[in-house]
Amino acid sequence: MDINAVNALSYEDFLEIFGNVIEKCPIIPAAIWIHRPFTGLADIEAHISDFIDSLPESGKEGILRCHPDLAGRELQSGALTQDSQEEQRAAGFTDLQPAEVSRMRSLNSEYKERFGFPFVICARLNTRQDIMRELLQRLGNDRAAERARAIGEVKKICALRLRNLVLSDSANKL
Ligand SMILES: NC(=O)NC1=NC(=O)NC1=O
Repeated sequence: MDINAVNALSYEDFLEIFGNVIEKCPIIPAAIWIHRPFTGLADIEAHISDFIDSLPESGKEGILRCHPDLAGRELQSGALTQDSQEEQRAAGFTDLQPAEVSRMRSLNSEYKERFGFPFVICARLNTRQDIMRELLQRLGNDRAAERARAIGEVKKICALRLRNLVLSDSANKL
C-alpha cells in the first residue's frame, strides 16, 4: 500500500489498519490522523514520535503499561494481540522451557517493582538471550533513563509494525 493509498483512507479504515502500531494505544494513530496527507512512512513515524514525546511522564509510562510482558501471562493464556504474539514468537518466547518462563517472570516482576512500568524491548530486533541480558543490564538504570530507553523501544516496535502494514499491502485486509 503506497502512501497515497494511506492518505486516501477514511478515518475508520486508517484506524482499522494502524490502530495497534503502538500496542493497545489507538489514541496515538487517532491523534496523528489529522496530519495527513503524510509524505511517507517516515512522516507517519515522526508524527507518532512527536506525539509520544509531547506527553507528560505519566503518559509515557501509561504507554509502557499497555505492553504485555515478554513470556508473561498473556502469552501463556493466548491473550496477546496478533502483533505481539508474532513478535514474541519471532524472539523465541513461545517455546521456552518452564525454568526460562519462571526466570522471565521473576525478572519482569523485579523490573516492574523497581520502575513501576513493565520492561519493554523490540522483540523482533533481539534474541531471547539478548533480551534477558538487556533486562538484567537495564535494571541498573535510573527511572528517567529507563523510561526514555523503553519509549525508544516502543518507537522501534512501531516502526517495524508500520513497515509490515504498509509494505504488506494491508489495504487488502479491508
Ligand atoms: N514487554 C515487551 O517488550 N513486549 C513486547 N515487545 C515486542 O516487541 N512485542 C511485545 O509484545
